Amino acid sequence: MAHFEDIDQFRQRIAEALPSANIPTLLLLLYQFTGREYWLGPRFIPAKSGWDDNDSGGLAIELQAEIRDAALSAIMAWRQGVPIARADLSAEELIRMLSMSEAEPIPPEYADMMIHKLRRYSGAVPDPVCLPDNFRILVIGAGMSGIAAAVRLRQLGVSYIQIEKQDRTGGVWHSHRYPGCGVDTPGHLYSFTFASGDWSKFFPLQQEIDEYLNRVACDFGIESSIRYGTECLFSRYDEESRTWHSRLRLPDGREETLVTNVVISAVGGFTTPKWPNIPGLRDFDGPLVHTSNWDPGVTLDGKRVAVIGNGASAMQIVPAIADRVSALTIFQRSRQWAAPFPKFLMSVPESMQFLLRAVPHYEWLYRLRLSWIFDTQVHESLQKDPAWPHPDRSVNALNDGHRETCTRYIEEQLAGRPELLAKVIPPYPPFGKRMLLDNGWYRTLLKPQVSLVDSAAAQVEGKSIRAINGDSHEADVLIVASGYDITRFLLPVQIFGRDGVTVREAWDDDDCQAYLGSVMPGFPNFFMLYGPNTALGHRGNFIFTIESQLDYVLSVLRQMGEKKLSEVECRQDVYQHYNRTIQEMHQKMIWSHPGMSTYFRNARGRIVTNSPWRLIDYWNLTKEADLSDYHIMGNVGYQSKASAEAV
Ligand SMILES: Cc1cc2nc3c(=O)[nH]c(=O)nc-3n(C[C@H](O)[C@H](O)[C@H](O)COP(=O)(O)OP(=O)(O)OC[C@H]3O[C@@H](n4cnc5c(N)ncnc54)[C@H](O)[C@@H]3O)c2cc1C
Repeated sequence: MAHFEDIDQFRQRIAEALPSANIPTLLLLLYQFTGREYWLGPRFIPAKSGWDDNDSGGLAIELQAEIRDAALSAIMAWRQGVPIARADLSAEELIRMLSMSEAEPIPPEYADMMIHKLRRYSGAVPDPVCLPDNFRILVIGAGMSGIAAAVRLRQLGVSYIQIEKQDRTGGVWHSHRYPGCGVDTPGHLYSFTFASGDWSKFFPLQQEIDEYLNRVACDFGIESSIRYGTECLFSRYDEESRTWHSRLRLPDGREETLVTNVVISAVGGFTTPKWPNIPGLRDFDGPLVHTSNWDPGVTLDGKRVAVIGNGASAMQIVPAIADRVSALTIFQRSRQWAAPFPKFLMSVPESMQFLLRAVPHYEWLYRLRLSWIFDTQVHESLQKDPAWPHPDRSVNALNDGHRETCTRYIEEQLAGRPELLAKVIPPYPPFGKRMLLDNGWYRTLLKPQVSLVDSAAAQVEGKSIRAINGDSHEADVLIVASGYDITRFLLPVQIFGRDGVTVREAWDDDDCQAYLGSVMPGFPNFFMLYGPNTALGHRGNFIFTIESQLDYVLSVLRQMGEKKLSEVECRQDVYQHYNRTIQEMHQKMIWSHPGMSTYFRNARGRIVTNSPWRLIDYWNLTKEADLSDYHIMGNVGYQSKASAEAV
């Protein structure tokens, strides 16, 4: 009897969820659960996805109702033990399914990647890595990258030591506390393939992500061994013993040298704030706060607040505080594109959270769609078309279409305010800078207490901020939302490679390069997560990059174990060829289009942050390391025992 009650309850909760479920995902689920081709037939082909996840699929109401009814029956049958008709989806099926769901042909080359991700999602762990007992690895950092690294190493039985200078996991999601702080990648994509996030919002906010990361660290058994409050001051490679000697500052201020065979840097890229060079800024007569180091004690209610910057963090903070302050002035140096995504501020209904949890197949298929829409679909519109006649406004016909859609959207949002519209539409092509999502930004600009100064701040005197165009505004609180120094990779730690050369010297300060964003010559047995040219500048999802890089690092370690190697060092010619190739690719892409200043380039104009690859390319390049890309050395170092010595 109790069993039937359970089933009834389950049916009711699923029935409650289905009206807000994503119709194209339900069609995929119906095919998988029933095996009926009918659900992939022409009748149900949705309208092509635009910017968002296309919940209704653009299908007629009656068709949507038919799909929901059938989905309820199929899910209930599954819940009551009917086997899934297509439990192991073949490559051909996956391509056919996604092509139908996206109403566009998906290239067959994506199939392997999808199968790989599906397996991971279903709990598969990478092949074992067998290293000698005394082989040690240091992981620096316990943000998203460090957590993923530790989880994988632990699953594979590899010994490692993880340090973190903060007092908790989470990295930027623990340290960043400004109002409105959150993701601009959908949460159901911005979670590890091996650990779903039970998100309460489609675009979760900082605290929820911080909690998710801590939960993952606890659930996967890596949290208790993290050495918190421990900072790596520098790491030096000892060529004789083929080991890294890392100088650590401990929580009590003492220092210690830790010797390991390998160092994996997971120090992140969004840690060092970039302060604008504005005379008088530091002498502002009132609270002055950078978004990266938010002061929760700062009072905003009823105050006149000025914000310097209109990038990703300004776009989050401005709508979050606008109704609390008496006046809000934004100084914008350059304009930003922000695309619509109606779910940005929406909560995930409780019933939908239940569906995602209770029917993991639905969650995975939804994620698969998001990945295509958010990561892959955009890549084509980033390629410069040399024959395109309007390079002043876009780089190709598709990109021009994005410009039209975004412009129309902004015009609708700012209807009746032509003076504001004139300040807002960017002259450069969409995606020329990282595309932001509209989280209420445009509607906030309409509020009477909000002013947008279409000019950079030039001078601060007392409480007054003067812009280059001569506009001057008084403020009680000044918020600096000018971003981070992200072109200088590995800033938080000093790394000395062969002959005592530091990475800063090897890169001549900010000319950062790496092979696959992960390794470099002169720095054997040293791996970077989120290194140069790995960021997905279009929209993209950081987790994809990190998990791909980890597959690569694990593959190197696996081969080190198999071949009994004590040292692997990326070859100079491989490194140079790779970096030449990606810069050539960038020259054909929107990032090198004139007329935009972006944080993608270093001081000499080289694009150092962004990846030019499609996800499938990067996945193919990183899924298995080719040791012929390396100078390798035999097993001498295996005798050098990893040790920690306190001084
Ligand atoms: C506000 C904000 C929003 C973002 N939104 C998105 C998004 O929507 N989508 C997306 O894909 N990406 C986003 N990002 C990018 C984001 O940085 C990554 O998604 C990710 O969280 C970075 O993880 P990480 O572990 O590499 O780095 P971090 O989170 O920076 O973690 C690095 C850790 O290393 C520690 N550390 C550093 N140096 C040392 C040292 N010397 N010794 C010991 N410990 C050290 C730090 O304390 C930190 O905990 C966002 C970033 C920010 C700041």
